[in-house]
Amino acid sequence: MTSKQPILSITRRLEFDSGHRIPNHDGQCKHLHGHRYAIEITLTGEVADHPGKADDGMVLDFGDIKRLANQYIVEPWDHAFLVAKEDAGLVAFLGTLPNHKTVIMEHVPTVENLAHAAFTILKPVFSKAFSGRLELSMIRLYETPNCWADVNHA
Ligand SMILES: Nc1nc2c(c(=O)[nH]1)N=C([C@H](O)[C@H](O)COP(=O)(O)OP(=O)(O)OP(=O)(O)O)CN2
Ligand SMILES: [Zn+2]
Repeated sequence: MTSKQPILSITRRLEFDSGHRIPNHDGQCKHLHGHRYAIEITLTGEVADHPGKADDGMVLDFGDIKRLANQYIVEPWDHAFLVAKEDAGLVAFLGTLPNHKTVIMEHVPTVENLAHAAFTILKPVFSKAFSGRLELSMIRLYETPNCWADVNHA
């Protein structure tokens, strides 16, 4: 690619609350509990050179990152219980609760697997919405202030 504009990365952070458990954990995490998760979404692209336009000087308006992340991750996962499909007894129990917000995950909801799921969901969203002129380069997901996982663009 030939460009006079710098390529750089920007990050938007959003937070949400979810319940989960790690069913085979050998400690406290096998119990039903919750976290205030924080997701940091990093996009890499060319800084727009559009004098007089709203996006001049931006890789992408932070508001656009927020809108799409809210639609695809925060709104579906906030105040939901994230349960692994293999956690069959709990899936069945949650199904008995009227109108309960449950998200059945392909894999055990460790922070690693949740970060990977978020990356898999968001990567095509940003790529399609912005015609490939920027890419999702990293998701960092905090499960607690002290524990997080990073997924990087390969
Ligand atoms: N590699 C992983 N290890 C653990 C995960 C995980 O997703 N990936 N998850 C948990 C628990 O669900 C919990 O989120 C972490 O508990 P804990 O280690 O107690 O973390 P804290 O930040 O609350 O610990 P403090 O000691 O209070 O700082 C466990 N392991
Ligand atoms: Zn936990």
